[in-house]
Amino acid sequence: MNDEDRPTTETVPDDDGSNERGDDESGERDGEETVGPGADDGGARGADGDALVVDGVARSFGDVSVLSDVSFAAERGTVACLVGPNGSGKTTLLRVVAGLLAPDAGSVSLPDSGDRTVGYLAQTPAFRPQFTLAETLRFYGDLAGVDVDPGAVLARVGLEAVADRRVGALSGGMTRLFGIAQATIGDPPVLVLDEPSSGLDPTMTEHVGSVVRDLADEGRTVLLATHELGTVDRVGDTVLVLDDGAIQVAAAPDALRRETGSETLTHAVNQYIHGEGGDLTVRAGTWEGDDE
Ligand SMILES: Nc1ncnc2c1ncn2[C@@H]1O[C@H](COP(=O)(O)OP(=O)(O)OP(=O)(O)O)[C@@H](O)[C@H]1O
Repeated sequence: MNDEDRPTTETVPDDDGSNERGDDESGERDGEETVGPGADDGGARGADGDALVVDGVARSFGDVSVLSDVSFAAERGTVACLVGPNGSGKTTLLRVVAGLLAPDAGSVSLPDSGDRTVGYLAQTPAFRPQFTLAETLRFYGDLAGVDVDPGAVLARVGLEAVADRRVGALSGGMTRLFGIAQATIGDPPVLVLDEPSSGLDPTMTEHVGSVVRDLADEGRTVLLATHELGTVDRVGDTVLVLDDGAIQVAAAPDALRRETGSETLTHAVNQYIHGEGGDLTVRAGTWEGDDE
C-alpha cells in the first residue's frame, strides 16, 4: 500500500488548524459529588471515581463565543449524554475534550493511562472505501502506535463477521458502528462520540445504543452528543444540557423528569433551554427521537 492509498485520519478533522490538546491536565478536584442539577456551580465537581473532569472551559471562534464556562464531571463506567439545540456547541465541546481543539480557558482532566486516553468518533466519519475493515483498523493502530487485533475490536460492535469487507460496502449503520470500533483502538478509558446514531433506523439506533451501553459497562467512560432523547433515556446515566455556552443542568434522566415535574424527557430538557427571547417552549420542536 503506498502512502496515497492509505486510509486517512479523516475521522478527526482539524478545521481551524489547532490540533493540540491545550489543556493543562490539572483540572482541580475538590472532592465534592460528581454531577447534579444546577447551572451555577462555579466549577467542575470531580470526585475520586471521576474519569473525566471538565472545568471552566471556554472557546470562541473569532469574536463569536461558543462555550463560555463549561464544567462537568463523568464517572468511570457511565454514559454522559450531551444535548442542546443545533449550534449550542456540542461538537466544539467534544473536540475540546478529545484534545482536537484547544480551549481558550479552562481544563480537561482525563485518566492517566496508556498512550491513547480518548477515542473519538466524528459527527461524519469518513473512511477510505477501498480498504477492508481489518486493513483500516490496522492502519489506525499504526497511527496510534498500538497493536490491533481487528477481530477483537470489531467484536465490540458486532462487526467481526465482516472484517474482510470493504468499508465502502458497509451500510450507513454499519459504518457508524465501524466508527465506534475505530474509536476503541488502543482501548482508551474515555470515548467521545459525536451523534453516533443520528440518521439511523430505529433498530440500528437501538443497537448502537446497546453497543454504547456495553462499552461503558466494561468500565469505559462515554461522552456522547445526541439529539435523540429516546436514546438518552435508554442508555444515559447523566444528561448534560448545553445552552448559552454552559451546562445548564447535569442529572440522571429520571431525576430531570422528577425535578421538572415532566412526564417526558423532552419536556424536562426543554425547561433548561432558554431559546431566543427566553421562551422555554420555542425549541420544543427541534428534538428528534421524541419520547412523547
Ligand atoms: N471551526 C469553526 N470556525 C468558526 N465557527 C465554528 C467552527 N466550529 C464551530 N463553529 C460555530 O460554533 C457554533 C457551535 O457549533 P457546533 O458544531 O459545536 O454546535 P453543535 O451543538 O454541535 O451543533 P449541531 O447540533 O447542529 O451539530 C456554531 O455557530 C458554529 O458555526
